[in-house]
Amino acid sequence: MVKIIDKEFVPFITAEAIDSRLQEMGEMISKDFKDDNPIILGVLNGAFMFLSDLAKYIKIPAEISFIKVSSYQGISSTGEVKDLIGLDAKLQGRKVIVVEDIIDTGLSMTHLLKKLKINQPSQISVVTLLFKPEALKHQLKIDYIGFEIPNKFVVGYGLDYDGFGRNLPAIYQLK
Ligand SMILES: O=P(O)(O)OC[C@H]1O[C@H](OP(=O)(O)OP(=O)(O)O)[C@H](O)[C@@H]1O
Ligand SMILES: Nc1nc2[nH]cnc2c(=O)[nH]1
Repeated sequence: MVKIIDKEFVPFITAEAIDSRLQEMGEMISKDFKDDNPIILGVLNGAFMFLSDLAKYIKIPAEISFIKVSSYQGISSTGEVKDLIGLDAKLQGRKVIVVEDIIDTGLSMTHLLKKLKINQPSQISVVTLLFKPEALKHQLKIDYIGFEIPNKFVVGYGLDYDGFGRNLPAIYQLK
């Protein structure tokens, strides 16, 4: 068990299980994009650890860039997405792979996809480590999912509770 601020979390997905799933996802992405030079776009802050580990299993030439949005406060969504760092890569005519740590209500990804499409990429694919199907409120096509999980708040491996817990090497669920 780990305590972060005032809440207790129990082990949920081990570092070993994450690593072996990332290897599979990296192989799938490398195969699907073998003739392309995609731009991999990580969504900060949460995706920093997932993207850095996943990227090592992607064996094709790819650019890596980041964008930053935020919508969560404590353990729930504010219902509003804030753009905190914008896009520096040129997406026009390029294949873009958006990498998220989690898709919960789908609000952040829906907001992001709308923004990215303005830049006229030739294709956008969505990768997420975690997906909560029961929480989804915005219809989305997700191309690669690491783990489908129940609708419970999780931390670790990039995911935070009020800024803390991101450096845990495994994923924990609210007790
Ligand atoms: O599907 P949704 O309900 O929109 O939730 C998913 C979003 O929530 C988290 O970000 P958060 O706002 O916590 O910012 P962070 O990545 O900086 O932790 C996560 O990284 C996603 O971007
Ligand atoms: N840390 C964390 N951030 C989220 N953002 C959306 N859902 C979650 C969650 O379960 N945990």
